[in-house]
Amino acid sequence: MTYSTAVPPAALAHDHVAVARDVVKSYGSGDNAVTALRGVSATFPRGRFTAIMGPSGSGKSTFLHCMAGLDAVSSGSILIGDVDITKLSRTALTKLRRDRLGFVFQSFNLLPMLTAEENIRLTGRLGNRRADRRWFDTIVDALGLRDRLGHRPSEMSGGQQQRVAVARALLTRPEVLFADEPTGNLDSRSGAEVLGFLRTAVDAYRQTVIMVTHDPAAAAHADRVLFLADGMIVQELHSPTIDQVHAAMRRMGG
Ligand SMILES: Nc1ncnc2c1ncn2[C@@H]1O[C@H](COP(=O)(O)OP(=O)(O)OP(=O)(O)O)[C@@H](O)[C@H]1O
Repeated sequence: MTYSTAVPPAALAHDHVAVARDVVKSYGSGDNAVTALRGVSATFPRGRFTAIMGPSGSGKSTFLHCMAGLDAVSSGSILIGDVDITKLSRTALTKLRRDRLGFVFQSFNLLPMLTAEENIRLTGRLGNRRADRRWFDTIVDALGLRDRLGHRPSEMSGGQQQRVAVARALLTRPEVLFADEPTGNLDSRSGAEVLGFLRTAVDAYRQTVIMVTHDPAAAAHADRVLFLADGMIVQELHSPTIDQVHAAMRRMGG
């Protein structure tokens, strides 16, 4: 059985901050071709937290990377707001990613020579925009980073480093925050802290979050979970519990 979330005919920029339409992604060609996504359609409402789950190799990271403009689709379209990013030049796509999207990865990707504060401000500076001091303070305090601002990554725990990465991603108030296994390198307590903050960002600041995870407990922080299997969305859960996510994963052999 294939499943796809209903995609409205128009972009619906007011309701959906991101839309995937019939996204196909193949790697390689000829006998070596691998089709990672086989016609994925999904809508991502503004101010909601969506988790993407599925067995290993089901296409989760490929889907996230295509949605975030980090990887090109083979066919189909991806809207961020009302812009079809599959039609943008490389330069325009880089600018859109910098100005409108935020990223958090499993490996924290902080610059080792810079302090936490310098790492957080990096995106704003690269974008040549003056980050709003009050927003910076709000994020730093909400993430409990105030007394870590002068520390370098090597002087911080993994959880603290990931909180710095989340702060950096949120500083430009991105339309969508993409998170690829953000708790994959963290112990469960630090992971829960990061997830709790992502949840707060959604509830308090109307942040839109799209997160790939293997962890049912992480997915249960989301408003809904999309399940991929063999490059297709096969199920969707709303207000998921950990048990429901476990059960869905068991059914698809993940
Ligand atoms: N750069 C690439 N070149 C060739 N094949 C790739 C590439 N990236 C991914 N694939 C293939 O595409 C399919 C989907 O991979 P993807 O990494 O998106 O899955 P995933 O669900 O994120 O897996 P995992 O949970 O193991 O990280 C797999 O068959 C994978 O081998």
